[in-house]
Amino acid sequence: MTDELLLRRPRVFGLSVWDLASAIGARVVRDAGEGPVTGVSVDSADTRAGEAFIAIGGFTTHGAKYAGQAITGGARAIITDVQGLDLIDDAPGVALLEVADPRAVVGTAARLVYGDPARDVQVIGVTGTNGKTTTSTILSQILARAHGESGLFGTVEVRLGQQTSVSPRTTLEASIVQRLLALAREDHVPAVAMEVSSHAAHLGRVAGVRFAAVGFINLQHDHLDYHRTMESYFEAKATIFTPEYAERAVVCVDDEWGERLAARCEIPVLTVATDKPADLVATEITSIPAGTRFTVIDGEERHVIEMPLTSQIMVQNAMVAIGLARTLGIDWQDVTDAMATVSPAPGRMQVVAARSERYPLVMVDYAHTAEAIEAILTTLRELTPGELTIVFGSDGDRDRVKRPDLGRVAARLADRLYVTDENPRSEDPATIRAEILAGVREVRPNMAGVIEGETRRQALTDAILAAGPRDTVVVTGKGAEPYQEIQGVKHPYNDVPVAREALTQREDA
Ligand SMILES: CC(=O)N[C@H]1[C@@H](OP(=O)(O)OP(=O)(O)OC[C@H]2O[C@@H](n3ccc(=O)[nH]c3=O)[C@H](O)[C@@H]2O)O[C@H](CO)[C@@H](O)[C@@H]1O[C@H](C)C(=O)N[C@@H](C)C(=O)N[C@H](CCC(=O)O)C(=O)O
Ligand SMILES: Nc1ncnc2c1ncn2[C@@H]1O[C@H](COP(=O)(O)OP(=O)(O)OP(=O)(O)O)[C@@H](O)[C@H]1O
Repeated sequence: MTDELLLRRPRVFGLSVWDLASAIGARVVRDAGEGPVTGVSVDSADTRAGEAFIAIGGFTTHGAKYAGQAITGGARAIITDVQGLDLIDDAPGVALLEVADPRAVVGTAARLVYGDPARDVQVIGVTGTNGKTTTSTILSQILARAHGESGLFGTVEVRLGQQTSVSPRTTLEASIVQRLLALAREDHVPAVAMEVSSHAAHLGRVAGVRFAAVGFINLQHDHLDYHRTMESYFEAKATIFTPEYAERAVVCVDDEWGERLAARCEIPVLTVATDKPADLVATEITSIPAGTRFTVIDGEERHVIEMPLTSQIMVQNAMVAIGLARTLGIDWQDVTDAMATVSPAPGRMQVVAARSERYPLVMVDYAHTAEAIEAILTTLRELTPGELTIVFGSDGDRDRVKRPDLGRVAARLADRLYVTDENPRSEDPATIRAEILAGVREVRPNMAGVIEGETRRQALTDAILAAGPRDTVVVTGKGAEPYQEIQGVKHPYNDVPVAREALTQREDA
């Protein structure tokens, strides 16, 4: 995968500086240069000839400080606030526009400059604390089955048809979302499944998108460093379940937050659930050798789904994806056919070694909340005749309140615990481990079967070497991430090859 798709530009007519200014309520401080604005960027390094650079006053810096780089790149216009204008010394040949809140106009500006691409491309948004990547990955495969082609904008990848790029984050900036949708239109990709993080909803990264449908999976304890309370976290997610953003909604009512959302939604809602009343209900959930089988009750109809994904939690994700497909009019045959061969999202309940006479079951997973760890350990317990081992840590510079919770839940549900590092970032890794271990100790004061592993590679290797064929080893928290971030440096690292190397060492032993 390269980042070619993220760098590609669509062919558009663009908009005159004056039309753009009038559409976003900007004051034209100075017009200069010629020709229309043919693109929008919020990143000085990614601003090309003819494009408008929107200089945002952000959490760490002001984009206007980097206006020079955008001008060198060929910017046609700079759009910023009063503070930004003060930071720009000289901008020869570039139009200057002033707005009160630059971040708030990015979505609208990009939508207009790129010719409102969501009018021609069906965009389906997926939100929830856990399961966005899995659900949107499943949905994009159902969409491809129904329409021939589909797109996916998510944490792991950005894909349009067969072209893919590594994704820099869960939800891209509004300007890139609109640009990619314009590329989807150009490439005749009819529908795109897109993850919408709460940060994105709050920071306007989906402003300007008109969703054909939006799906809600769940709300669990996470990201309180940013949102502060569960209520405001919920409200951020609820933003897109409104007539302003979406035509219709699919809401999983397995948790109380889903019930609340469904009850207050002002757009048509289809509810989905696991073994409780809803418009679509998943029932008779069974593990089968090839994955999971369940039945969906749709009024008088029953549809048996078999999917090559392991675990009950995947059923919740599958149900939201199926609900979205159905609400968009995709028929049951396409749904069941697509589900039968659906590929998992990388690093989400990914089986690295199936259980055999020689090997334990080894899985790589991306659980990084207490609820997600609880869900996977509960599922894996059912699949484990021997002992259950978890190798885990918690990210630095992110929600630290959850760390003891992770320790408590792992101590309650796993037999052996290797507490190690994820992405310590600027924090001291030993402090993060100590915060997790404090939770572990509350549940298991004697700390039996608890090992503190100073490097993730060694902890995972030790766990796999120590496990017998009846045991299960799951390593959580990094999923498909190709790096480990320590003190600002991203070191190449991925759990899957490390687990495979350890399995080879078992062979050799
Ligand atoms: C809270 C948040 O999301 N912040 C993001 C945001 O910061 P910001 O808007 O305040 O920007 P800033 O860094 O102060 O810079 C101000 C402006 O100057 C621009 N700039 C800056 C430097 C430069 O050389 N040139 C330039 O143009 C920036 O592009 C920006 O527009 O824009 C920055 C530039 O794009 C991001 O790096 C930064 O992501 C931070 C680091 C981040 O980690 N965000 C996470 C929390 C996030 O968004 N996560 C969710 C997923 C959550 C989940 O797991 O569900 C996501 O959607 O990915
Ligand atoms: N429906 C679910 N309920 C609880 N846990 C889940 C669910 N789906 C997935 N998980 C757990 O959460 C992890 C992350 O899943 P996934 O990447 O699909 O979610 P996400 O919402 O995209 O996460 P993030 O926004 O942090 O990238 C999985 O590896 C799994 O452990």
